[in-house]
Amino acid sequence: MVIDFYKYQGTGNDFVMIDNRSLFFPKDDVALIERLCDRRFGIGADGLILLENDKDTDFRMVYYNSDGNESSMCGNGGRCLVAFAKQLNVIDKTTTFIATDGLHHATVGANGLVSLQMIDVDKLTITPEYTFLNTGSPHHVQIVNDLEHYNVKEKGAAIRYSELYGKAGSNINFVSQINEDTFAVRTYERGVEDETLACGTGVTAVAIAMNATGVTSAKALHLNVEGGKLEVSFDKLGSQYTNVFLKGPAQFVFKGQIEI
Ligand SMILES: N[C@@H](CCC[C@H](N)C(=O)O)C(=O)O
Repeated sequence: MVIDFYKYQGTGNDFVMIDNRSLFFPKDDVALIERLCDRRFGIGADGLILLENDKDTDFRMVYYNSDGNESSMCGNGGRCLVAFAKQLNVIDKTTTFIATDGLHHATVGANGLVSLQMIDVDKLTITPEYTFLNTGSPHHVQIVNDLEHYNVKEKGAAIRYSELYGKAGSNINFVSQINEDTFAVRTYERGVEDETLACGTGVTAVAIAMNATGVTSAKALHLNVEGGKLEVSFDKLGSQYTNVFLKGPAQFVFKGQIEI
């Protein structure tokens, strides 16, 4: 069978997008999804996303990591899927869609930037060395020295596979402060098992963790990632973070057909 696919990227976090409103895609074929995401034997991507119909919202997001397994929320993937839904004329400039972690509202700006509302956060584990929180996906956040030369793959894998996170694992974010409201972030992603150029749920976790631990009092933060720049803003009420928004570019790269 030959299928149509679309390739998108958001700050270098890249995805294969498939319009699965007719439910033709073999969703349980882990090896197929892994092959489609393979950068040598397939199209190449950090993940694959299906756009499906949903009876209560504009569409449903189904997300797979590049290892072929369905996973939790992907912030950059969600932003790219909104741009894809607009390209398919499923939506115009605003949308509400459903993902594994619940409802998401999003807006496509005139500049092409996509702003995506993320889940509220009220549970953080704060230790002297790191902060752990779930922003739709699990994230370990740790400030390090010399981020530029940090071995993210090696150090990230060591924490991801440590006793701390057990079988489920976690995504691992290494952070360095640039000024009061700007941070540089490099992320090791679970399910890709490598550093990616950006992670949306990751920078969201970093922004909240930096505020919660008093590193910054800013509620609108700039996050510089390897593939570009993202913004995260939120309201804080006691220990609860609400109206959490992740904003940044979401760009169509190319489309094509592939035999599966
Ligand atoms: N790149 C993503 C995160 C994708 C999910 C993650 N790899 C996991 O399995 O937890 C993002 O932009 O949020």
